[in-house]
Amino acid sequence: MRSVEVRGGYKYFGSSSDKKIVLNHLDMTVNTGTIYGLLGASGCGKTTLLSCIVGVRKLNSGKINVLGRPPGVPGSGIPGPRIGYMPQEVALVDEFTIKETLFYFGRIYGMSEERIFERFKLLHELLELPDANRFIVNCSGGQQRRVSFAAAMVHEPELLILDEPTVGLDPILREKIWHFLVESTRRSKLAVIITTHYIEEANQANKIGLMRNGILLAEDSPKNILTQFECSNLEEAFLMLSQKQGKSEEADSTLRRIESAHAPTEDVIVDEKSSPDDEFPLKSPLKRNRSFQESKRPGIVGKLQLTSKSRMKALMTKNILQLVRQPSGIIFCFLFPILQLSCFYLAIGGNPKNLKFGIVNDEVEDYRLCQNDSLITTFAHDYTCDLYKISCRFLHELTPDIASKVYYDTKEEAQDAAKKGKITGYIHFARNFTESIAEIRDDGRYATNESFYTSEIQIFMDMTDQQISFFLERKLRSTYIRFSENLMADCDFPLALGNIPIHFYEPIFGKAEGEFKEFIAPGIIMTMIFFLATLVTSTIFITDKLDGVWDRTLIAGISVTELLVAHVFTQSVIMIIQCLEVVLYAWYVFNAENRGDNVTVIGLLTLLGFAGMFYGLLISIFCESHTTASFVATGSFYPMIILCGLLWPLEGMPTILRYIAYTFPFTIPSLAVRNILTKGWSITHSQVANGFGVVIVWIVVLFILCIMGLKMKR
Ligand SMILES: Nc1ncnc2c1ncn2[C@@H]1O[C@H](COP(=O)(O)OP(=O)(O)OP(=O)(O)O)[C@@H](O)[C@H]1O
Repeated sequence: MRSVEVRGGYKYFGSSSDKKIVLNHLDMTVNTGTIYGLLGASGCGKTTLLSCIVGVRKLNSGKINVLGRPPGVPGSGIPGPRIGYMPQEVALVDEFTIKETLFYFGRIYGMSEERIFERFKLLHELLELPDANRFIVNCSGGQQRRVSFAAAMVHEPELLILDEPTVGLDPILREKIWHFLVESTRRSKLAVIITTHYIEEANQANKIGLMRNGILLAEDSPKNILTQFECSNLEEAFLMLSQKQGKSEEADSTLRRIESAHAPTEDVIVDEKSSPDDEFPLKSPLKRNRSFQESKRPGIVGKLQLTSKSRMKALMTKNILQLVRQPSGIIFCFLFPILQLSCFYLAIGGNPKNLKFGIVNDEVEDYRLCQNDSLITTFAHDYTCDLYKISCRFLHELTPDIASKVYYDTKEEAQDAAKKGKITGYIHFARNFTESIAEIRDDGRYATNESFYTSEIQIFMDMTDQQISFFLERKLRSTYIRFSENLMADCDFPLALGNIPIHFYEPIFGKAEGEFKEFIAPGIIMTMIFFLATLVTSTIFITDKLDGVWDRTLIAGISVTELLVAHVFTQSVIMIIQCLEVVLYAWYVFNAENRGDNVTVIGLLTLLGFAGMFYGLLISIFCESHTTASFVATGSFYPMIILCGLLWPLEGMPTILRYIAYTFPFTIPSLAVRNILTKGWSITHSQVANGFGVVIVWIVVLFILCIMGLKMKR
């Protein structure tokens, strides 16, 4: 009986115009109850062949039959519990203990907890594994490989595929593993495919396949190969065969000739079409082959199982342990938002302090004269309300909380200091400032231009820092209003006489002194939630992909949909906690006002987190490393922040750019949250509903792109 059959296996990487052929019409037969040693130099295509056998890659043409059916046929158990796969890299979760590792795979394979424990004890002893509670990350390379081997064996598969299992193990343990494999295949129907660089250890295999440049040069028992080539050892035989095939370049040209002679015909092309609900091809020339012995294991054959409690338990446990056992994960997910929010509320929106403003007062000989109480508080007035050195009254109103005063004798000195950055600007009072004001007041109709000029409070400012100059401008105006009202009061004039006839009454929404913090807070919180979810998701998935855990989990029978669902569950819990924490923290600690409904705010933030999560997944599908992922995430972060209306009103942007910005995931939603918080609008208001609409559209689009990306990448 045959466990694995490959016929005309043809596989290339790259585009059809620029192919790198890795398997070139390869034939291979692995019998049930035997060990098959797959030997070949590095890069000859062994791992690619194995990945096609386990169903994670598809041949471009040719056919594969594993345990009676093509891998990937729904319900075939491949990928899944019928095979055990130990990849070349360790492919284990660092945050698991040894015991948890075996329980993780056992649960995925649908084993009962008792059975997993029994197998764990047996394999623990057989493979001389270290303490069950030792973390994988703390195991040596050799120990990790043994755990990896145990994980492939835990469920007693029908086919065991081992990609260089003995690398890094001492000779005694290597011998022990081979002995175990020989015994297991002798006593059961277990078939083993093993690749190794230690050619001589393959002597114990029932059959060996010598592979070079994507084809099998020979496939026979070690004894027959030695006899046929009249060699004393396999290494020599392999060398002879390789020389016979020719140098690598020659082999390549030979292969190309073989390739054209074997142009793929329709009956051997593996159907690439797959169901939208499943990651593996539905149609296949071998679809009707039912020779596979129905297994007793649940959810393998005959019945298509979407998921199970134990598989979900395995995945969720993995996700949670990966997060909580990494202090950086906890800090990033839960402390980082608090830290960021604290920085934001403490740093943004406060009045600038310790500013220095220059004073050039030509009305007085010595600036100290202005400190004379009689010039500030008492006002010698009579019926005509005579004014005297009133610049001192203005300077008295200019309190140190606005800016500390630095006195200069001349305008030139003050200008020079401002240019050197010592002061933010200066005020100049002309020598006859008070007299000019009195002249305009008493005889305005006949006042000269010169009088108007010298009656000004002249202000010269460094406008390079807009926030500081806005602040000073606002404060100087309010200082003037106080100054003028006091003056009018002392003269028994109506207070409003000194003011310009424009008055801002109680605002409809917001506060008279509009707080920048309240304007920007929704955008900051939303970008934070979105990008945290993006980074956490892309980091988890890319780490799993790089460590080989992603592929190994898929080979164990988990579908991408299950991986996604488990991640969505875990991430949802994290996001709801994050959103609650952010909203409550802002509310209780910083008294952030919410005139609307908290549930609506948290709902919108959580949905945005979902969008961020799918964005992170999309990044992880297309980026092969953390570096490229962070380039993409950071690269998209800045345009979104700049264009979302957080830094500058959308109304100030060119029309086309504004419409582009409206499509971004947090432009309209930020407006919606701002309107909930400051105006108390509910979801029934169209603007808030639009915010929800935009986020939902983003979630759907990103989800579809992720599914398409996952299918493309197979
Ligand atoms: N995803 C890929 N894209 C492009 N080329 C690939 C990809 N995966 C593998 N290859 C190439 O295919 C060839 C066969 O690789 P494979 O990993 O199957 O070799 P191998 O025989 O297992 O090597 P080793 O013993 O060193 O693991 C190599 O030249 C490799 O660079």
